[in-house]
Amino acid sequence: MRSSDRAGGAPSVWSIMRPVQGQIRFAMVLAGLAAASSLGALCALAWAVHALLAAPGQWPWPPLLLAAALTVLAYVLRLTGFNQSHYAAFRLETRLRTDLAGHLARLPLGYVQQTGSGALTKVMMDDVKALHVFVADSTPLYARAYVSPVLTFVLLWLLDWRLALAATAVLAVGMAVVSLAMRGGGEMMQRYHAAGENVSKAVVEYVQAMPVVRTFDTGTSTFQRYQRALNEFVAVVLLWYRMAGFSSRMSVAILNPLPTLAALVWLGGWLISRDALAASTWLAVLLVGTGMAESLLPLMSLRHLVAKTQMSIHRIHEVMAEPVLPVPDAAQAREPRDASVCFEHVDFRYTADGPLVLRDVSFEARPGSVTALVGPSGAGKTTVARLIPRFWDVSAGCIRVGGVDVREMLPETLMRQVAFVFQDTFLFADTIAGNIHLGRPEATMEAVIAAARAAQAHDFIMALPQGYDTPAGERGVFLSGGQRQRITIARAILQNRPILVLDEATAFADPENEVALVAALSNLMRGKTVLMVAHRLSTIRDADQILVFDQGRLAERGRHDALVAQGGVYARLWRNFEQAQNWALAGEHA
Ligand SMILES: Nc1ncnc2c1ncn2[C@@H]1O[C@H](COP(=O)(O)OP(=O)(O)OP(=O)(O)O)[C@@H](O)[C@H]1O
Repeated sequence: MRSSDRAGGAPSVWSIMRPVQGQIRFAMVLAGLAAASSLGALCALAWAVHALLAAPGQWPWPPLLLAAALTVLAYVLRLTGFNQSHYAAFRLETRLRTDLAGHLARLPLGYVQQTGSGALTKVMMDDVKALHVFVADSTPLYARAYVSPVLTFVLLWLLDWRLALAATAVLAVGMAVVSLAMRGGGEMMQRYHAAGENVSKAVVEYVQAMPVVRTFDTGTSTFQRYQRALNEFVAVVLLWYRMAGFSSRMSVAILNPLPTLAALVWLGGWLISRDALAASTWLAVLLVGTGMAESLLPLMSLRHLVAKTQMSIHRIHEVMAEPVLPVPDAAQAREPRDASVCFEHVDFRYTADGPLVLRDVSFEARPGSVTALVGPSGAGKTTVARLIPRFWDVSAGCIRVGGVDVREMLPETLMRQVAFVFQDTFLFADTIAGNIHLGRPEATMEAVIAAARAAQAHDFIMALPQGYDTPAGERGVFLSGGQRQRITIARAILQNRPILVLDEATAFADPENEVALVAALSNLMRGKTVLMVAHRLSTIRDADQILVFDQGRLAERGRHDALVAQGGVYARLWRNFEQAQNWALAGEHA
C-alpha cells in the first residue's frame, strides 16, 4: 500500500477505541476489582492465620468464609470483565469494518484499483482482527498489571512499612532490569515486524504467482525471495534475542515470586529474632506480598502487543485518511440532458508530483456515435476511459456527460448514464443469473435470458450443469476469459445505459470467441454513445470518429480513410497493423 503522508498522525491504540470506550473502561474497572478481591481473599486468609494463632483450638470460620466469598467474587468479576471486553471488541470490530466499507465505497475507484484488493482485504480482515484481540484480551490484563502492585504496596505498608519497602525494592530492581531489556526495543520491534511483513509478502507472492513463475523458472526465483525474507527474519530475531536475551531472562528471574519471598523471609526472620515484628504480621506479609513483583510481568508482553496493534492501526488509518471523492449535495446535483461525453482541456496526472499523463485533451462524443480511442502503448487511452466514471478526477479542465461536469453529478446519476465493459472482468460469488442481474435486481428472468442471448452467452450458460443457477465467482464454475466477458456484456445489455465505455474488450479473445464477442458487442452498442479503447484496428474502421493519442496528447482525429490519407501517427499504426495481419496470414499458409 502506498504510504501516505496523510496517515502520518495515526491515532494511538487507546484513541481508536473511543467508540467503545465506556465499555472498555467498565471491563477494566471490573478487572481491577477482581484483582482487589483476590488480594482481599489473601488478607482474609492472613486474618484466619492470625485467629488460629490466637486461639489454636478453634476454626476461624468468619475469615475463612470471607476468603472463599472473595475468591468467588474475584472469579465472577474477572469473568464479567472479560465478557465485557470481548463484547467491546466485537462492537469495535463491527464498527471499524462498517466504517472502512463505507469509506471504501466513497473513495475514488482508482485508489481501490491501485492499492489492490489483496492489501485492502488484509486491512479489513487481519488488521481489524488484531485490534479485536488487543481489546478483548489485553485491556483487562492492563488493569490488573497496574492495580495489583499498587494495592499490594498499600496493604504491605499498612502491615509493616519495612517489609513493604523490601518488597518494593525487589520490584524496583526488576523494573530497572525490564527497562534495560527494553532499551532499543522499539527499534528492534519495528525491524522484527517489518521483517515479518516481508515474509508474509514473499509467501503471498510465492503462492499467488505460482502458476506464472512455475511456467517460466520453476518457481526458483520467487522461492529464493521467500527464503531470503525468512533468513532476514531469523537474523533479526537472533540479534534481538542476543541483545535483550540476558536482561529479559534476568527480569523474568527477578519478577517471579521467589526473590520477593526470599527478601521477605530473610528480613521478617531478622525482625522477629529482634522482637520487632509479630509472627502473624509476618505471615500476612508473606501471603499478600509475594506476588507483588510477578503481577508486573504481563506488562512486558503487553508492550509487544501494543506495538503490533499500533502497526495495524496505522494501516487502518492510512485507508481512512485517504480523501473521498467529492460529491455534490443532492440539492445542487445536476442531471445530464443527453448521452454526450465531452472532454474540455483535460490535463491529468496520477500523483500530485507525477508527470502529466494527459495534456489539454478536448473532444466531444455525440449521442449515439461511436468514438474509438487508439494510439501506441502508454499513450493514455485507458486513462481517458477511466476518467469518465471518475476512477480519478481530472487535474485541470473538465469532463461533461450530457452537458454536466461529472463532479456536479451524484455518483448514482453518473452510474445510471454509463456502462463499462473492462478487460479485467470480475464475477461475484453468486449464480450466473445473479451476476447478470447486478445493477438491475428488479429485471425479470426473461429479460436476463434475452440479455444473455444478445450477448451470445445463452448457449454456453445452458450447457453448464445448473444453467443460470450455476455458481460463478472465484470458487464457482470455470469459465474462459471470453465467456466471462460475454456475461459482463449481458450485464451491460440488461443495464441498458445510454453511454458505453469499452476497454480492450476483445483483446485476448480466441478467433471463435471473438466472433461471438463482436456479435455481442454490436448488440450492446446499438443506439448507444460508445467510447472504445481499441488495439484491433479492424474493429474500428466504421467508427464515427477516431481519436489518436500520442504521449498523452490528442494527436489526430477523424474517420479512418481521412486519417490514413493524412500520413501521420494513425497511418503508421495502420501500416503496422496491416503488416502484422499479413505476417499472420503468411504464417498460417506456410
Ligand atoms: N495507476 C497508474 N499510476 C501511475 N501511472 C499510471 C497508472 N496507470 C497508467 N499510468 C501511466 O499513464 C500513462 C498512460 O497509461 P494508459 O494505460 O492510459 O495508456 P494506454 O494508452 O491505455 O496504454 P496500453 O495501450 O498499453 O494499455 C502511461 O505512461 C502509464 O505508465
